[in-house]
Amino acid sequence: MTSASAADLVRSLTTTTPDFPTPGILFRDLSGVFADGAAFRTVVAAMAEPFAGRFDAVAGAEARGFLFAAALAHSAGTGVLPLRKPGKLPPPVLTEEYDLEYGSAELQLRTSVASGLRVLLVDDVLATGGTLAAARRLLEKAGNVVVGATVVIELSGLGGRAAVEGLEVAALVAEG
Ligand SMILES: O=P(O)(O)OC[C@H]1O[C@H](OP(=O)(O)OP(=O)(O)O)[C@H](O)[C@@H]1O
Ligand SMILES: Nc1ncnc2[nH]cnc12
Repeated sequence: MTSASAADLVRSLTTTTPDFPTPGILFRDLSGVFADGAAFRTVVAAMAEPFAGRFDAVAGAEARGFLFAAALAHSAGTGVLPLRKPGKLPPPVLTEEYDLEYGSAELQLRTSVASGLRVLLVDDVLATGGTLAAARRLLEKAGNVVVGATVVIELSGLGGRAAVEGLEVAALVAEG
């Protein structure tokens, strides 16, 4: 018997909830992936695989991105750069504003810890691409090279790849 692929595990362990957090949004929740140790390990390994040997730091956006970014960094033996919502990091920080499917937000990076690195961006969901684009801007402003982005689910219909044009993006599952 062959073991389930990362994509199969994501499809079977992810829930889709209509009209959350606002009307018209089909919300994907990956709590089932996080809760299943074997599935979590398989998914994180599959996220890292396309970029193996090409990054020396991982960055994740608060909050869901932290879970995948920290796990991926730990298994790859790299550090992890937290991109935080405003007011959480002491100065000096860089700040980027962005829009997403259900509102607008800001991310901040502590500049003193990240410079001259080859950084892989990690997140659970790619929707409009606003989050990844802001993350890319932050890391590049701080003097890093962003080598790519790896996500679990891409909502292809929302055109997120266009927001990070020129960046290599890997997704385990693409949905309309
Ligand atoms: O491609 P985009 O349109 O930017 O959307 C994707 C982002 O939206 C979610 O985060 P959210 O801002 O909801 O925060 P959370 O992780 O704290 O739930 C998700 O974890 C991604 O980071
Ligand atoms: N539809 C969606 N489900 C889960 N996370 C999201 N982030 C942005 N859009 C999302």
